[in-house]
Amino acid sequence: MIPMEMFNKLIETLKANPKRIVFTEGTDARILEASARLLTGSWLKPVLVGNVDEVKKAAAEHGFNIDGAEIVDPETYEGMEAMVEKMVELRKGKMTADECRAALKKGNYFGTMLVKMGVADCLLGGATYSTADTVRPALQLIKTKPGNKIVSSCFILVRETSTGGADVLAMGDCAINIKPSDDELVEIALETAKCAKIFGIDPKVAFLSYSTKGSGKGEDVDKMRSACEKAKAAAPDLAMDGEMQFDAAVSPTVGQLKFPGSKVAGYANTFIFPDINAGNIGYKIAQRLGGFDAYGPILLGLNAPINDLSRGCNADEVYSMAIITAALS
Ligand SMILES: CC(C)(COP(=O)(O)OP(=O)(O)OC[C@H]1O[C@@H](n2cnc3c(N)ncnc32)[C@H](O)[C@@H]1OP(=O)(O)O)[C@@H](O)C(=O)NCCC(=O)NCCS
Ligand SMILES: CC(=O)OP(=O)(O)O
Repeated sequence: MIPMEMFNKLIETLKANPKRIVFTEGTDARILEASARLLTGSWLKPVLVGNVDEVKKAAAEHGFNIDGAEIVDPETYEGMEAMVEKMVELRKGKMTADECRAALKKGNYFGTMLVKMGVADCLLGGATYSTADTVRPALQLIKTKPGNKIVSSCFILVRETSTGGADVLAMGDCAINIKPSDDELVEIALETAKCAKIFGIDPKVAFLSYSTKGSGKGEDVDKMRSACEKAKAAAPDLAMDGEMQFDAAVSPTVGQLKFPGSKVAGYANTFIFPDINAGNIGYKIAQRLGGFDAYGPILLGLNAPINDLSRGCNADEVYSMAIITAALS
């Protein structure tokens, strides 16, 4: 669990400024359970995408009370023609009106346009849609924030310690950019560090590799070293080092042996992976074998608060990610 104190702060933010969140998979049991929990408060209103009867039937079957949730069905949505028109404009000749109308029948495109058109404040999807299908509408219609070149992502990993505290780590990019360049890794590192700070981490950023300080050779080693150098030049106040192996990043003894003098080696809490293979496998190992709860992928650099879930998520993660998504908007 995210430390209660941190979580309560996010909820207080929402109490001061209530929001509406779109769930693109309105009939999913985990979405309905999280929605029922949210509806016990009045600071984050679920907007469930789906056929009204089917959503209500699914909620009743699972025993979740979703009274007070809004249910919107793309098939009967009154504002559909205005939405099609806006989407055609946004796609700038890349999709016809018929293609937009067909896409908008699906929860992922429809939900994204509800946010774009200001009907809702934020969106959470991906309980059944793959990451690619959740994120593609946002990349096409929402685009990057001014100043960002790419959308990337990070996970926040939380594990309770034996003394009742919490180990909180950040990992990027485990979900979006398949083979980032060194320049893209700089953006991923700086955005991941920024997100880490929001979750109370004082970031010590390790650029991960199979090599520490030139112990191994290869283009991916060069890429991580170059990314680290460029990131240090772009943000000299941020503690960053690399390239380094994972043991050098987290074990003070190995860190001193392999990377003497580094302030990051041995104490890293923010991990930048060379590509999505390493990142996606890495975060799932921490989650499934390391006892960490994983919150994310939190999208970074996107011009609206839209987030993805892992299809392996549970209702508690949906609830937490909904609050994170809305509070950071
Ligand atoms: C994110 C992803 C779906 C984009 O792939 P895609 O849809 O084939 O991308 P395309 O190259 O066709 O680009 C689609 C649009 O998104 C934009 N885009 C693609 N990647 C982007 C990025 N990282 N940041 C910002 N914009 C991006 C493109 O510019 C393009 O915009 P346009 O249509 O207005 O020109 C793809 O990179 C992917 O599959 N990533 C891995 C997802 C995954 O499987 N994760 C593992 C589980 S979490
Ligand atoms: C983030 C992620 O790995 O998503 P999924 O498990 O849905 O592929």
